[in-house]
Amino acid sequence: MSIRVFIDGAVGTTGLEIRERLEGRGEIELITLDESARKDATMRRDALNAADFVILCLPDDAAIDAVAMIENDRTRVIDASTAHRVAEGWTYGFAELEPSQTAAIAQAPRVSNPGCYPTGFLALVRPLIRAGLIPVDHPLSVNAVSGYSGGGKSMIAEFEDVKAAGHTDTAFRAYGLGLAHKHVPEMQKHARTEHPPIFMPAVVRTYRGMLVEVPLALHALPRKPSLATIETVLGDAYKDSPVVKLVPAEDLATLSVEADAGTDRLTLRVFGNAERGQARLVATLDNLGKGAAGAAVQNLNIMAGFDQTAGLVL
Ligand SMILES: NC(=O)C1=CN([C@@H]2O[C@H](COP(=O)(O)OP(=O)(O)OC[C@H]3O[C@@H](n4cnc5c(N)ncnc54)[C@H](OP(=O)(O)O)[C@@H]3O)[C@@H](O)[C@H]2O)C=CC1
Ligand SMILES: CC(=O)N[C@@H](CCC(=O)OP(=O)(O)O)C(=O)O
Repeated sequence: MSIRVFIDGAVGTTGLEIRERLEGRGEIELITLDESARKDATMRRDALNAADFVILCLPDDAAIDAVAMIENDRTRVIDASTAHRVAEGWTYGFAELEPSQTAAIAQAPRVSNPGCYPTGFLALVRPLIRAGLIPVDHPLSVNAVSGYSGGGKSMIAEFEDVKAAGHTDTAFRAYGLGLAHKHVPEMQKHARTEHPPIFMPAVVRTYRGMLVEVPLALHALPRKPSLATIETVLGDAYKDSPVVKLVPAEDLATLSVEADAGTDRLTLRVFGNAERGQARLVATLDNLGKGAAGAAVQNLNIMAGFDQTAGLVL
């Protein structure tokens, strides 16, 4: 059985990556609009309604408009933007997040693709919260660095084009300093915590890749879990996943932001100091892989009933 897929925003940073992963798959027929038509409302409306599956790779406002243009009950949507990640009526497209999530995605008419940073954060903390090791009212914090493609075409230009508005030579730029980053509501909702985490993002001078970490004072948690317990719970949560892996942290003295760049993997490690009762949970992924395009393709596979890893780089 073949499905018709329209990527709205197909020449943007995320759209191009999704196209690369779908091209050449016999079970998928891509609906494409040429350069003169790709922003034409009538042509987009026709394409949106002709498709079985639409993947929105647009700014938030344009994604909301695109959903409103769909006038039939058949077209199913995966939205890569931030617009619908905490919205009613949308299924959160993080297959590994809960035991029932893959089944929910498989049936869903509207799926919101997770944000890149929440993907790392949620993968690290949600199983520990579910197991009762981190209480729902615990004050969590999350540090993260991203490659600059995380900011799409305009940030790529800032880092690469000396003539671009806002051009920068910096190697590392902290941001989100007002603690109101757009990903925080999504992190809180899907971690199911009472308080938003303190989120400290930064962008670095590498094109793609992401390192997200959550520090935990284990001695301050009510059940005082050991590092080994944390590792066991995370390992169990993802033991059957072809995409999310817990790997041993021992003997690794350094870890780079590019560790999973160019792949659709999400790798978790539990570093720490057992004597001090301190843990440093670290997730590496590609902001354009499991952080965007890889997750969208995985969701499409699940929704269409294909092997969930088809087209992924693992
Ligand atoms: N980059 C990343 O790592 C991630 C991005 N995302 C999300 O994915 C979405 C796309 O991001 P990204 O690919 O980085 O952004 P880009 O800016 O690289 O691409 C966005 C694309 O959408 C096109 N576009 C804008 N408005 C319209 C419109 N009204 N109709 C049709 N096309 C339009 C743009 O056209 P033009 O080329 O003319 O500007 C551009 O090609 C965003 O919501 C982003 O937040 C999610 C996870 C990770
Ligand atoms: C480096 C950088 O600027 N990153 C972006 C997030 C990228 C991303 O993936 O955001 P969405 O998933 O919500 O689209 C930012 O912090 O706004």
